[in-house]
Amino acid sequence: MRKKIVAGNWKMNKTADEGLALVSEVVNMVSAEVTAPVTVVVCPPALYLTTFKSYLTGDKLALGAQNCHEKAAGAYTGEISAPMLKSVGVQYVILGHSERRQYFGETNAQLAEKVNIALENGLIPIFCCGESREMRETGDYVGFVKNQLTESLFHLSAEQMANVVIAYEPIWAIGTGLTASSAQAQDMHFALRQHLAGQFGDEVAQNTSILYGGSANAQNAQELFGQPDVDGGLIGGASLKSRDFLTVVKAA
Ligand SMILES: O=C[C@H](O)COP(=O)(O)O
Repeated sequence: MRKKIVAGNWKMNKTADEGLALVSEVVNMVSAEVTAPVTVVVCPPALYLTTFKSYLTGDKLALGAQNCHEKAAGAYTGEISAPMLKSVGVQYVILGHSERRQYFGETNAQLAEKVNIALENGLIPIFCCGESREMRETGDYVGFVKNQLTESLFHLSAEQMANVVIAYEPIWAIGTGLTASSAQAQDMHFALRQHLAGQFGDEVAQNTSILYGGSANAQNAQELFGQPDVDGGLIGGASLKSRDFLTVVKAA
């Protein structure tokens, strides 16, 4: 059975004190109140990864980074590599978030390299994909998102793909309060799973966790996560409040 995962992407939020308070609350609440088999991944700003590692222990709680460089080491001022993340106990890494594609010009080809280096270093990529509002309204948005997978993931072996998590995040729903309906999410997740099956076979496709992201919150998570091909969420805003995040986690 594929894994249920709820990952909190804090983005560029929380000072050190605020972050420690939040991660402590999340750990305490998840440990005390979550009995279902769901993995909770906390993805704080990179600065806090080392400190947070000691909080995120046990099989329910994991540590994730928000990005990594495509090279293992070198003269890349300000960047952080996959081996560095691995060396401080990071387990997951978000790759290809639309904000990185938009503000830092990340391309599908570059993301293919990031996926490679993450996998080589034993990190689980949470590979983000999703269409803009314009694409949804006027274009072949399903084809566009499938192509993001094709160009960044289809060079992998089935064995490698078995260690990748996908996050479908329609850009028009991120931070806007406009959530995809559960039917819209299910349709895209189903299409992506079929696409994976065509390349990697049914077994890999059926075992790949496909998360939904985009204004998922305490109110709508249950309906979204109730869809057969939605295996949890990549949560932004609602991951910054422990009680809201817990409600989302429980919905998975
Ligand atoms: O990585 C998380 C997504 O960008 C969703 O963000 P949001 O929940 O604030 O819309």
